[in-house]
Parts: sequence; C-alpha cells; structure tokens
Amino acid sequence: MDMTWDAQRDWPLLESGLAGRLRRDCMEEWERFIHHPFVRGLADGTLPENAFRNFLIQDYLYLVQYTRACALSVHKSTTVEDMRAAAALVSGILDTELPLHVNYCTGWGIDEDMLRRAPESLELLAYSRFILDRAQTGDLLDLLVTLAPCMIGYGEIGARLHADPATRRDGNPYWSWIALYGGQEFTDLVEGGIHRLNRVGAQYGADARYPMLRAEFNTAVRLEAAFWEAGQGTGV
Ligand SMILES: Cc1ncc(CN)c(N)n1
Repeated sequence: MDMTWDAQRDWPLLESGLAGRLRRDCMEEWERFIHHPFVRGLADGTLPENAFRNFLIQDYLYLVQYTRACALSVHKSTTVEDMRAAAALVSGILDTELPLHVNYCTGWGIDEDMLRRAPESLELLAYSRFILDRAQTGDLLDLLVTLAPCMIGYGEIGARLHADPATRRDGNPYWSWIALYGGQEFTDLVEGGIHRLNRVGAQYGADARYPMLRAEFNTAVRLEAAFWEAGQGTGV
C-alpha cells in the first residue's frame, strides 16, 4: 500500500474550482516550491540550523506583513461569512503560527523584540510588498489569489511530510514545524481558504479574468521558492 500523501489524490477539494486550477496550471513552479531542497532538509532533519534560523526570522517578519494583507481581506469581504473566514485566518497566524516562530527563536536566545528589529531581506520585501500591493489595488479575488500559495503550499508540504513514513520524527529539530503545518488546525484553515477562494472566484468572474489571476498566483509561487533560497543563504 502506498503510504505517502499526495495532494492530487488525497485532497479532492483541489480537483475542481479555481484553487485547483491555478495550482495545476502553475505546476512546474509549484513543484519547485513544494519539493525544494530546503523542505527535504526539514523532513530528514539535515537542514543546517543557521539556514532554519535565517528563514524563521525572515518568516516572522513576512507573517506580520501577510497578516496585514489578510486583515484587508476582512475589509474587502462583502458577506459576514467571508469576514469570519478572513478573521479566522488573521487570528490563526497571530495566535498559532507566530508563537511557533517565537518559541524556536527563544531557544536560540532571540526574543520577540529582536525579531521585530531584524532587517528585512530583499526576498521578504519583494514577496510581502507584492501581496500588499494586490491587497491595496486589487479586489478581494486578486487578494485571495495572491494569498493562496502561502496557505495551500504550506498546507500541502505539512500534510505530505506529516504523513510520510520517511520523515524523521525522533530527534528531528524541525518536527514541531512539520507538526504545525501538517496538523488539523492548519489543515482546517487551508481547506476553509480553498473553499473561500473557489466561492469568491465564482462570484467575481474568475473565468473571464483568468490570465491575470494565473499571473498573480504564479508570481507568488515563484516568490515562495525564492524565500527558501534566501533562507539557505543562496538568495541575493
Ligand atoms: C513564506 C511563507 N509562506 C507560507 C507560510 C505559511 N503561512 C509561511 N509561514 N511563510
């Protein structure tokens, strides 16, 4: 029996709807993002600690900007249902994801104040300001499309690594990272985000706007891969 987890097979909600279509149509870039060597190093625990530390500090700062963009999706929502979903994402990041970053950093003697004052990398600036630009100048659909690779990608990586028997659990310093992104709470947020994107896509005429939406999604996916590269110290 195949014990590995595969989004195409095990996440039926990606089969139809805008989220699945965007992911399929950017598959080359998507694969580069979710199967990046950085991710393999997390799975087998061989990623050098300083690469993970670089990444996590930048990721803390990235998540702060990402949360601001998510907050704009509360503002741009036109139904109470969508507002609740957007607000749940904001609190999921503030109350679950950021504390993971703070906990790891505390273990290295880096407190939250030092995290806030860390200089932003060019990759972080490019990615977060791209998202904030779409948040401010696009409509709700542009914004959700731009936010999607971050959520769906980490949900997919987390679910795959969490289910894969080849992932090292015992003594893997990155297991709590994997457990968070592969855990039920994050999975529920991602699945809620996919349903919301599909719903808003249908309401906002995604088919007619598809080339532009695909370009937005593709840019965000490429910026995700660049973010791993920067963590490894191979970025600019
Ligand atoms: C760069 C990046 N992309 C996605 C995630 C998952 N929210 C994250 N923490 N950081």
